[in-house]
Amino acid sequence: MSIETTPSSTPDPKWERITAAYQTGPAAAPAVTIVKDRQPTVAFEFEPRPRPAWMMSREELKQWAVYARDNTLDWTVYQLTHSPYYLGWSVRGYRRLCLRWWEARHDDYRQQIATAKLMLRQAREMPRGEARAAAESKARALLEVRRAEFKAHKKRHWIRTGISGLVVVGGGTIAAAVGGLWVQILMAMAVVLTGAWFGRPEEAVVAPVQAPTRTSRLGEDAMRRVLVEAGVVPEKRAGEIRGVGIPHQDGPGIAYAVDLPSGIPATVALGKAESIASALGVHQDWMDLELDRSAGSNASRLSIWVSSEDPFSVVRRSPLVGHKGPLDLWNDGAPIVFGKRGNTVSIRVRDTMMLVGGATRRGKGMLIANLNLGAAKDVRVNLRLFDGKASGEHNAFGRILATFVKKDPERLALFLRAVLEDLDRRSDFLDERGKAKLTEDLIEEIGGIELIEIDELATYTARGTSRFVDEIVENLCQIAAVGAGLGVLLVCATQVPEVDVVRGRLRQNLIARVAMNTESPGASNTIMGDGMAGQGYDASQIPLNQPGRNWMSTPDTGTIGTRSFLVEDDDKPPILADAYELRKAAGRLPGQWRDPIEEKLTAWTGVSSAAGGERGNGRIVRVTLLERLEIVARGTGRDCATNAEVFRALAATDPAKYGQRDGEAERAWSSRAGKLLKDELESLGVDLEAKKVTGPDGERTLGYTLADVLTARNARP
Ligand SMILES: Nc1ncnc2c1ncn2[C@@H]1O[C@H](COP(=O)(O)OP(=O)(O)OP(=O)(O)O)[C@@H](O)[C@H]1O
Repeated sequence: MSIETTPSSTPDPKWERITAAYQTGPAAAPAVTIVKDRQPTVAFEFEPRPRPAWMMSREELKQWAVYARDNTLDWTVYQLTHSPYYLGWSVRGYRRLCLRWWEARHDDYRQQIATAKLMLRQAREMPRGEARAAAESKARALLEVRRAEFKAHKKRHWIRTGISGLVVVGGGTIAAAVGGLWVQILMAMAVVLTGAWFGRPEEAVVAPVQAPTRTSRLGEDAMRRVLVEAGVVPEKRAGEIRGVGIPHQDGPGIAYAVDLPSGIPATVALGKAESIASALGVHQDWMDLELDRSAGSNASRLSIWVSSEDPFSVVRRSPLVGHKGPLDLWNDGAPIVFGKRGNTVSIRVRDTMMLVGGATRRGKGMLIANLNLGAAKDVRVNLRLFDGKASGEHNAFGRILATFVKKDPERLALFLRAVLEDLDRRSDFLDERGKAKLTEDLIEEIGGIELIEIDELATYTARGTSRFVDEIVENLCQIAAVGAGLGVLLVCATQVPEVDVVRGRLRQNLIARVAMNTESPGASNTIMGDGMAGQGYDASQIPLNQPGRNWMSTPDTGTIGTRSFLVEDDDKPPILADAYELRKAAGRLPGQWRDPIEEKLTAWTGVSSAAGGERGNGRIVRVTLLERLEIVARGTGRDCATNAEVFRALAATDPAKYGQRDGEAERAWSSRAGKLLKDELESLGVDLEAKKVTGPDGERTLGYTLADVLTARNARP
């Protein structure tokens, strides 16, 4: 296609005529127009616009007005007939407001004062000396500060209460006195409604109706067939099976209940779960059979739940993501896993000792992270973590951990020694109060609940890994045996579920078990207990593509299939920041309270492992022999230490070498330890001689002065 254009040099008479008028002015040329003859305007005819669907006709409008009037009347009658409820709510509302006022008055000052008092009591229990005086005066000062703060807070609270009370009562009285009857009625209604608003029920008053479902494969007829095929009910009695209620949606599956014929208990069906699953055409994991324990139930009522897909194929986020505020792990537990029906299963930190096992990368760390996030939010829990893998996965928790140590069997051995000593203190504490075991009201006074976690037990308990193995195993067994009643709990995780790592005596006392996927049914049994794989609880059958899925057995839940919640690395910081603030406000961060266990560790080793040590990552820097001598000499408060004091300190850190042996007399031990110390100093090339120093009772005896120790330290390259 081509377009013809007029060459620019060719004159165009029409254009020339138009431009001539502008070149010479309007007077020089006649007026021109490009439209020759103006056409008359065409008048378009529109179709009448249809009325939009939202616009009501007169009739509809009238009908709507009638409905609105009737509905308003119904609503008013309903509200009037229910006003006794609202009065009840109102009373409850004002009671709640009073309680809130009372709580705001105390805030958490009472707890802080209790902690300061505890510090004072603990300081008084220390041996006499400067350290005790310092600790006592620090605790007393803290107590006074807390009391003064509480007093000031109460004063502020009273002032606020007074001002708001004056405004409300004064304003109300003036309005009631000046206004007429209507004002008084409106005010009375406002008073009742305000109370009713704060006293409204917390849960839906009416339970949601069970929604029937058309996709249900369950029903009375289906259940008759299934129970006969599975051999639970003889064919001739199938007609006696009765459905209870209707099949309804419950989480990702459908639930139904049936009454078995008389004389056949529901437990018979529980024993034939596999055959029932097969008759229903689903995997056993997709089905849940239970004895119906609801009100009005009986021993023959079987509750059945079936899903049309694997309920653990979904990944669920932890409910702690986005959660604000404290948790109560003693009563409610920490939400760490979900069950088949998508229900949250919480683990109470009360008297549970737990063993978590499974092959590598199967989700043990994730389960522990869930537990730790929950525990972080209960300020009464002292979380102590020994990470045998020495990975960075627990670093985010560092600043709230009362103890955090990576891959250090010697420190774990010392730590367990300190815990055993603390168990004695705890049991004396309960003895004095005539209690057999720890109760909730005594948690704060006793110093909190100890939650000790050992992630990768094999690092510490497998034979030949360190010279501390036997001691660690023995002490773990003792803690597992007696700790629960004293508020000292153990959680041990292992990739190697072998008897060599989890000794029988230890396993017996770790009563809660969680088995992630294992390599063999034998390994599964090492965690869950002998014969459990044969009963269907075989962790080696857990699909590999479902990390975090496990068999869990606790006294609260029985043995159930669960999967841990997912917490991504980015989810942790906000939860931990919230936990940090909660602990800070309650004075329960590492360093804010007197921790008898860390205190002992620091005295024995010279370094603290609270909040992961100096670097906060669980790598605890070791202290040399001279540094240890310096710590002992400073610790006496006399700038020197007697031989007996030095040997005792060394025996605490290295009992195998410096400890007093069974049957060894004091004098023999002292001379052996003295020789060992001399040899060790010589082998290090340190020039340090024992000389006469002042003992704790003012006597002159052999020992080391702080000045000599410092000179020897400084002389070293
Ligand atoms: N409940 C879960 N939902 C989804 N993914 C999970 C779940 N649990 C664990 N995972 C994923 O599985 C992988 C392994 O998890 P984790 O590190 O907890 O295993 P582990 O058993 O502690 O491993 P290791 O023994 O090597 O320490 C991670 O990538 C994690 O994201």
